[in-house]
Amino acid sequence: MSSIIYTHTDEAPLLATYSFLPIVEAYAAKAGVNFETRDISVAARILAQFGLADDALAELGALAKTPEANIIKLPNVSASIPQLKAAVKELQEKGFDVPDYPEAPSTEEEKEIRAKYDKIKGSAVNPVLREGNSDRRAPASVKNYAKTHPHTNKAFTEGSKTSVATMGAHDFASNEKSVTVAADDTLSIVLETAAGDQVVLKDGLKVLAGEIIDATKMEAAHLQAFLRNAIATAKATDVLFSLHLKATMMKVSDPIIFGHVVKAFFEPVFEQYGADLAAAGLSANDGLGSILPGLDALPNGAEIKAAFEKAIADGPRMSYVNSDKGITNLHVPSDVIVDASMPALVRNGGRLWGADGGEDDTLAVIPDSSYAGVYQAVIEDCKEHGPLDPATIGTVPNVGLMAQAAEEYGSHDKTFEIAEAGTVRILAADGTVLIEHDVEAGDIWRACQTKDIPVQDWVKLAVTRARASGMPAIFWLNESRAHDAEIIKKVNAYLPDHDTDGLEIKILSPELATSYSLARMRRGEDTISVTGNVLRDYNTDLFPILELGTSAKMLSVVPLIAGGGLFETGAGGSAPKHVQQLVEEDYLRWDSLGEFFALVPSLEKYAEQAGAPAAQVLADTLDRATGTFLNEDRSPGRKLGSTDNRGSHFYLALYWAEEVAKQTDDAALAAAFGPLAKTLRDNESVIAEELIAVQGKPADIGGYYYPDAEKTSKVMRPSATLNEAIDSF
Ligand SMILES: NC(=O)C1=CN([C@@H]2O[C@H](COP(=O)(O)OP(=O)(O)OC[C@H]3O[C@@H](n4cnc5c(N)ncnc54)[C@H](OP(=O)(O)O)[C@@H]3O)[C@@H](O)[C@H]2O)C=CC1
Ligand SMILES: O=C(O)CCC(=O)C(=O)O
Ligand SMILES: [Mg+2]
Repeated sequence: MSSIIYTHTDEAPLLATYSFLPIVEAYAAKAGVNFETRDISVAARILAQFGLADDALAELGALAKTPEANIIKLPNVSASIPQLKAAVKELQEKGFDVPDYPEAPSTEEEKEIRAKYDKIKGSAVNPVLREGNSDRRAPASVKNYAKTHPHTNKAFTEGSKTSVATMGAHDFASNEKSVTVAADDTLSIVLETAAGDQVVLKDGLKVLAGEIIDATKMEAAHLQAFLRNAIATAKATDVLFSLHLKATMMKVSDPIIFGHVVKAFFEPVFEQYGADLAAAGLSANDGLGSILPGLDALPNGAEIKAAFEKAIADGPRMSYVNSDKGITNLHVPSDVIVDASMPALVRNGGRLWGADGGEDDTLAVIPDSSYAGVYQAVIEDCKEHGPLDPATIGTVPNVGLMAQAAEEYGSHDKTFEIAEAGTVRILAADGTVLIEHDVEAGDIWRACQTKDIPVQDWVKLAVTRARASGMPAIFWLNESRAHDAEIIKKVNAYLPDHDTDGLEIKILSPELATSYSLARMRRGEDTISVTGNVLRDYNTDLFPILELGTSAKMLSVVPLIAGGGLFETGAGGSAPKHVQQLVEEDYLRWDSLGEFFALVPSLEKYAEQAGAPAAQVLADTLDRATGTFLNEDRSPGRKLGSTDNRGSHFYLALYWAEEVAKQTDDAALAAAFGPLAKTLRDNESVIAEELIAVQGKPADIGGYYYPDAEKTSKVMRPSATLNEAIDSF
């Protein structure tokens, strides 16, 4: 039997699911549409690795490779090590027999445990489920809503000192080498040390004919010199020092880079006490938020803490994630996620928040230069032409290459912090050297794979979207970057497979593509960005945040290569800040528009897969209900006392029931929904009041990573009247 699989994930989307899914399931049941849930939260994935729960992710990963797949995927935590450890601790406190995260595994058993945790760490869900490329755009209704209800993009002040600092040499972008393999092969990655030893870093690496392999390195000594210089520049020019990385998605390379920044910022502390910290298992890679509490257990902990405080006082002023709570930019690697943080900076006129909560210009440090230029180009554009006006600007949707762990998504098991100087080589099975780099100890070396079928599919998706929307499609590719040069050859080879007559299709470097798209945007013109995986991630926060104020309102579809559908919800993340607010004051400002949008194509797919016209009726009516929802302005407000996430679900339920009751394609469904629509409409003010009455006090959901289902359901379904209507439907 066909089913729609709705995923349970983490944080705010999980909370929203407790309120929204009962409504969806009740409506779907009436139309004979079958829903199932699977838990792919970080907690459930930990339990699964240790045999304490089913491995839902593996199951869905396999399903995604079949035409039957119909999966709704909400954002999930890509756990940094501090988050992973917190989740483990919570599960242990709840009585689950899961082992501690082994910091420095030495025994075989510890190594095995560590390997299991490495599978859960960082971006571990998306690369498994995303067996297709990405189509993310603002639906016309959302774009029109933003034009009539524009948020504010603040102006950069005259003489704004905000800028981006990036390496530009000796980094991943500049050291890249790339080849396309001619035939199926099995590769290995070997480090030849200066002493002539051959250390196998990886073997058995299967590649297919036509696959692009690339490799590169970030040179540690140059990274350190760059960071010292950036810290001095921020101090000298008296701007905030801020770091922007993606330590979650780039889960091996970026935590190491984060650690270098912590060590550079606190150089005197690490020089004097580095050995003490290392002996206590306190790693710079985990950030100040893990180091500082760990100091209490050290005999000289107070002294070390004072040294950290002195370094903060002596250094440039730091950007803060939460100044009220004293959380700096260097506290937690997963708190400074470049895709969300840089657009927030641009939206705020180039200013971030300092220790006192005041705003100031910043030196935005993005060490690798692969895509830093995109943000510099946006900043320059806004300085020159003023803020982008959401009431008039055009839109930049994205077609992103990501299928089959394309590009950096698949680099994690091929990224190494080099232990000893030498030469790293990628070797074909017959010993031919495909790529080689000389490396020093501490360099971060990584390789990526991009298979041919996903590239063909991506080119096709780009042409399809250009044709369907009438927008120009720009491939954001830099011909002077080794990997992009290989991709460009494929783009030029595969474009002629499609009818591109009358379409504007161009290839521009990311910086030029940014300026080109922004100039069009300012004229109210729309431009598709066709990008690789990392820019897919960056652009689908950057442009939505500037156009719509948030990436939550995006339609985010992954047409799976095998024919199934993965329907993602919005382009944003799991919004940890929102959970804090719920726990503190029983208010959830998560916007579920992304979920509403995902459900429409998922129901359409179900109608087609199961030959169930009633599912199509549900899809059509939901689509119209979402339109009403936007017109009536029912998205959650940001503040206590307004309609929050739960209230927004009530209004969607009301409009949806009314649409089903009204339609004439399926008389039985209309008759079934009529009484419900009336009950919800008659009780509108009672339900709205019940939902608002609970706000303002702390809420207990019995956990963070593994909240208690009963308690959470109680918190997320506080209206007895609404519950009665839905549960008795
Ligand atoms: N698809 C996925 O699975 C994704 C997962 N992630 C993961 O999410 C976590 C947090 O990432 P982070 O970079 O902080 O990004 P988030 O998108 O979670 O948070 C940034 C801000 O975006 C806004 N926002 C995002 N979605 C919504 C929504 N539906 N409703 C209202 N506001 C929204 C909020 O802004 P404001 O507070 O200003 O309203 C939020 O504080 C990480 O673990 C990350 O790896 C991140 C991106 C995608
Ligand atoms: O996979 C991840 O870690 C996050 C992905 C993400 O931010 C996105 O897809 O927009
Ligand atoms: Mg993203």
